[in-house]
Amino acid sequence: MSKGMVTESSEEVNFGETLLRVEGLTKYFSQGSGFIGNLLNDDEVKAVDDVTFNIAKGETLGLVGESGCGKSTLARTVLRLLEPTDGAVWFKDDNLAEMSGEELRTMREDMQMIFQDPQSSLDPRMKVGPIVEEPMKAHGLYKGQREERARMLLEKVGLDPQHYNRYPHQFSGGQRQRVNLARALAVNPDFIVCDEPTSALDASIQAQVLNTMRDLQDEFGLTYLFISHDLSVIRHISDRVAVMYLGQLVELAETEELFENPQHPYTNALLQSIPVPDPRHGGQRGVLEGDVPSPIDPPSGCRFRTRCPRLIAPEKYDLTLEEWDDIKAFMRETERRTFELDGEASLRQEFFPNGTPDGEAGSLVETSIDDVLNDDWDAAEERLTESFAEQSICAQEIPEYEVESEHGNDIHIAACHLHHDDISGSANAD
Ligand SMILES: Nc1ncnc2c1ncn2[C@@H]1O[C@H](COP(=O)(O)OP(=O)(O)OP(=O)(O)O)[C@@H](O)[C@H]1O
Repeated sequence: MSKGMVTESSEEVNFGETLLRVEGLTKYFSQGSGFIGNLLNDDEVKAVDDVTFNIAKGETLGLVGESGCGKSTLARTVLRLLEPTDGAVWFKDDNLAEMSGEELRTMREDMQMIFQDPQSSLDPRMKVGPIVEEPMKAHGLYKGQREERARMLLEKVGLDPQHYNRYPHQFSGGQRQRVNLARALAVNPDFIVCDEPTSALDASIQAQVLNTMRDLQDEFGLTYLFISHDLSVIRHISDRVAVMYLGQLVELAETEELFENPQHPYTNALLQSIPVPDPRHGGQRGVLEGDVPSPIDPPSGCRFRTRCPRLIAPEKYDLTLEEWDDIKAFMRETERRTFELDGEASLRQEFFPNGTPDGEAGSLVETSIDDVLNDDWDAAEERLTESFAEQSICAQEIPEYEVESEHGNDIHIAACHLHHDDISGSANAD
């Protein structure tokens, strides 16, 4: 690829062709409690676990998820700023996971990253012109043309090229992020990972910076992986969206499809928890109940199952949906100790107003009620979890399904067993 021109805009971009393919990417952090701990691998943080997706040339893939779900680790591992534990990252035709030294350095020209905090990523002692020129120097590019190119880029990102000699502190937060954009563009990359680039900015400034990023994308033929915990930002900027939970992708679809036709209970919960400007219009909060489990020991099967309102009933008990809802509520609240015990009658009235189920499921519930009444919450929790939660398909198989899209033509993937053929037609699917 030619890097010779100062004012080059996009090269011929073949939109739709895959630029980046991430296959089974995995990153575990060792907590390192000595030799035995490492040997047993029993305290590794499973920050990213078996993640697969593509990004097409010229596309923006949004990556969204709660804090701590592994977004930044995924981004850094994609760029090989972190060593992957397993998996492959194909950029163009090369597997980054197998590259090293000079080969990797050259490849990095084409892959840049922008971070959340525009302040800390700019050296306060350097003027912004030289800051933008730094990557050109580091990669030995644009010799003799660097200042001209830096001024051109400052202008492209919406700054005054005359400000080449100013220091970062002389700019506002939004302007500093524009300097970062100019620096990321310095070596004419094809791919930019944007890690919460506008999260530290006021809403109005955020929108302006996002619009500039979109304009730059068109002009320079850029491909973005755009990370944010903010769904409205993700919706604004992305062509497709990947939703991440506890180290894994749970849903991936075109933006409109994901927002209008979400197919994973976690995505639904995220969408429902978006604060709405007018509280009279609802905007349920607290739909995401319970804590995120530890990434050291994530739940088997679907990782969201311990918080999922749609946890699927174990097949073996043949429960009605109402019976399963009662058991689920009792199991969850026993586990979280979220109800006050006020005698047997009130417990039954609260959780089983229509009585407990017949058969094996019923006797398991009855014994667990006795345990709670005898103040042995641990025994009740253990029995309910082992007999019900762990027997669900959600605990036993890792889900991955392609579902029908209602909007657009692209593939819609939802990692939820509600899309299993045997379940989608049953009471569980209602
Ligand atoms: N160097 C590290 N060593 C050990 N654990 C780590 C390390 N870096 C991240 N983690 C853990 O990996 C998990 C994923 O963290 P990560 O920062 O990737 O999440 P995130 O979704 O980007 O969160 P945020 O939005 O808050 O930045 C977390 O449990 C975090 O504590």
